[in-house]
Amino acid sequence: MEQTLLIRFGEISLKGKNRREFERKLLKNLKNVLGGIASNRVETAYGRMYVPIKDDVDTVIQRVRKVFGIVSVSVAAVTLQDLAQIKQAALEQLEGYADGGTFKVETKRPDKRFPMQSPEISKEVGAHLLDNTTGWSVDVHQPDVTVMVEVRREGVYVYTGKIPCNGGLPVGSTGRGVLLLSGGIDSPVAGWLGMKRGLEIVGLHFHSFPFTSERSKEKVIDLARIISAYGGRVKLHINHFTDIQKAIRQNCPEEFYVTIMRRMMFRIADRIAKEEGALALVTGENLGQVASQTLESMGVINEVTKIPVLRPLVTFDKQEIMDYARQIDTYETSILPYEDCCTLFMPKHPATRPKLGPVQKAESVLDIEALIQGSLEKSEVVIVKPD
Ligand SMILES: Nc1ncnc2c1ncn2[C@@H]1O[C@H](COP(=O)(O)OP(=O)(O)OP(=O)(O)O)[C@@H](O)[C@H]1O
Repeated sequence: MEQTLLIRFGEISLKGKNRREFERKLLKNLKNVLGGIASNRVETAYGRMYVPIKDDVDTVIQRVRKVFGIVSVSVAAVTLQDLAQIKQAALEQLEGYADGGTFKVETKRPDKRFPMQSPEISKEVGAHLLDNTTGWSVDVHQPDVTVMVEVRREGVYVYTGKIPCNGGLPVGSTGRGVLLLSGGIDSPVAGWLGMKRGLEIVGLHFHSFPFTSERSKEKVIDLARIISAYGGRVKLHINHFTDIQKAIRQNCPEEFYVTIMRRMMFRIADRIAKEEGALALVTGENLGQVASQTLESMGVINEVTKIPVLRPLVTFDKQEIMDYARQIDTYETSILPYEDCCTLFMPKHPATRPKLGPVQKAESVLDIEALIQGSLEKSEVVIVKPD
């Protein structure tokens, strides 16, 4: 019997134009994540989406269930609006369970053209199941298995069980943000949380070759690939940050290395945001976690840009962030021991509560514009897609 992956989506509050936009983005993202599976297409009908299943059901489920905007999925048998076919489909569903137990049949009939009413359909199908199986009995209150029958205009769907998904909004439906993506644990999680609320992420990584290795760059590309599975694809800018770090080290007081370095990062992120039409920056910063993440530091660093800076992790405990990282599969990659440009340039005694005036004075010896231009000219862009 023909099978399809039935996709439920949508935040309840979405209506009219917003809903259409939501669906358009979701469809695009689904097509992107299923791109590698040639046999699959995505169909839409009456507020649902379907992916007809050939022989790769597990791969399709694994890919689809990650995509933001989807609430749950079910593997359903598809039949015509014909009671005999519905009964047969329900029987096959129940036979999929090795042992017997209790069941109930629940019917929804959005398509009122079908001549029987929902309770009548459930009763007929239930009787058919009892007559043709052994070891099964009916329990309408707490059944082991609920056989769902949905009579819809586009077909009848018969299934047992829902696989919960990530919910959220489809990536791209709330705009674009530049994610400052280090190789650490936090920023991929911050990016994922931004994507969950519909942000299309443009990644920006600051790379200091040869101080940081090619492998540290590969690690960041891998992280971008992992999070791209939640929404389609991620464009990643790899900024050549070496000369900027050298200039800071040669010309600025050690206590301000980190503050000035971060101000340079934000200036570059601001440029890339404008170039990419992004309306926010996203970082993995977390209040009080390290010296550069005090409120004073954040204020001085933030001063170089007018673009809103989203810090989805600002109030999280480290343990909560690590739990998320494990859940979204970035943890194992994040802990690979390839050095990051920030750790390499970490002074012994960084200023934890910097003041704007002294920092501006300290960085005034730099030719900021030339350094930014130089780093942008040597940068590269990689388009990262899910595996
Ligand atoms: N090399 C880098 N490239 C891009 N962004 C960076 C880089 N280093 C730091 N950032 C940004 O600054 C934030 C704070 O970095 P920091 O190293 O202080 O903290 P962290 O808690 O170790 O963060 P992470 O775990 O994300 O590396 C990061 O979450 C990230 O958004």
